[in-house]
Amino acid sequence: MAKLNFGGVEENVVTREEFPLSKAQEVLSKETVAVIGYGVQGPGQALNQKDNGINVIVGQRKNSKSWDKAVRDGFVPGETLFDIEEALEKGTIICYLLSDAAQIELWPTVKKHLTAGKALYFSHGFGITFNEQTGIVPPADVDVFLVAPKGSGTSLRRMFLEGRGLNSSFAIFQDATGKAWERVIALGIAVGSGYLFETDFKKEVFSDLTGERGTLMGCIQGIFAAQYEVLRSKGHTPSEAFNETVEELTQSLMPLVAENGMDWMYANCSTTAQRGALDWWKKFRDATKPVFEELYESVATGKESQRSIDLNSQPDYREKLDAELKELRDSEIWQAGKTVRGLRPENQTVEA
Ligand SMILES: NC(=O)C1=CN([C@@H]2O[C@H](COP(=O)(O)OP(=O)(O)OC[C@H]3O[C@@H](n4cnc5c(N)ncnc54)[C@H](O)[C@@H]3O)[C@@H](O)[C@H]2O)C=CC1
Ligand SMILES: CC(=O)[C@](C)(O)C(=O)O
Ligand SMILES: [Mg+2]
Ligand SMILES: [Mg+2]
Repeated sequence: MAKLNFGGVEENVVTREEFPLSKAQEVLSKETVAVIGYGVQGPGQALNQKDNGINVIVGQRKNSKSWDKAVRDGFVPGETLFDIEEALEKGTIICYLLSDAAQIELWPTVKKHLTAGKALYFSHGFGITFNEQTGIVPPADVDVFLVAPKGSGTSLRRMFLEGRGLNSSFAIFQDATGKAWERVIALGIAVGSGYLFETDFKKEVFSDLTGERGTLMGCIQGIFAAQYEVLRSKGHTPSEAFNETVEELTQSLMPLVAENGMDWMYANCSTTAQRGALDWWKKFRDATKPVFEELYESVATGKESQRSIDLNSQPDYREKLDAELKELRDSEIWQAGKTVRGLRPENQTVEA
């Protein structure tokens, strides 16, 4: 592993130079990688592995939309696409990519096919860390590890096609064969990771649940809504409020942050903006930090995982979830956003 300096802290990480694709192909040459589930991560990871020359098969419920998608994506029924049990039987490495809640339901079936020397792969620390809630306890004679891409499976695939890579964490929970390290790193490279950083199952799930409820999704929607509502209540138009809250951030400023950091984005804004942003950021940090503390606590005590499991197990949960997502979609801010997106020159059809 390469020892690199991250802001003054040394960390061991695995880079693609150090562990090239050719090495991953060699390590996995005798394996059959069975990707179980073809939702969001499933397609990204299975297709990237396929394009990277790995012997990958998909296991998915027949007569489902995801089955049809796998066929459209080039997986061949009876050759590289099977129902779940058949794939579990054929696979030497089982990539367990059902939704975290569905993993609980299917676990007895998966366990049955975990014969000595196979490997069980996750993309989340959820099932193992919260095993008192999930009942997922693997047999001792299989390898158990994770590669958790830090982003959507959609981005994992898109970035792969662009010749880029999405960073992932990796962790080994159980090394039964003595080969867990090379197996997990090879998989991490094969699924299209940028660089790989080490974690453990608990840290992965604690940070991931915090991140998605926090700055990545929950918090960002919360602060967008707060600023938008204030601007609207003071008489600003939807167009002005949306541009000043979301569009400018995603189209202009965040790409600058992605490219060269926050200070560089600041440096490319007016001195007036810089003065104000430097004065105000700590106030926002102090206002939200107690919420992040509360959030982390809720994750660490198992409250968040239990809530997710309980709600997901309700028979009408899908419909309720769709209704909540629709409420978000129908809110003024995101309806205004739809119009704004349609007005981006690249989205406009050329008029005669
Ligand atoms: N969505 C993402 O991009 C990310 C997901 N992950 C992790 O990857 C894993 C997979 O997540 P997603 O791809 O989001 O899953 P998903 O919610 O898209 O579901 C995956 C598959 O599960 C199947 N499924 C659902 N219920 C089932 C059942 N009862 N029996 C059989 N099949 C069933 C669906 O048909 C679908 O093909 C999870 O552990 C998740 O935390 C990690 C990083 C990002
Ligand atoms: C995309 C990702 O990594 C998330 C937000 O943690 C998830 O989908 O669970
Ligand atoms: Mg997550
Ligand atoms: Mg995540």
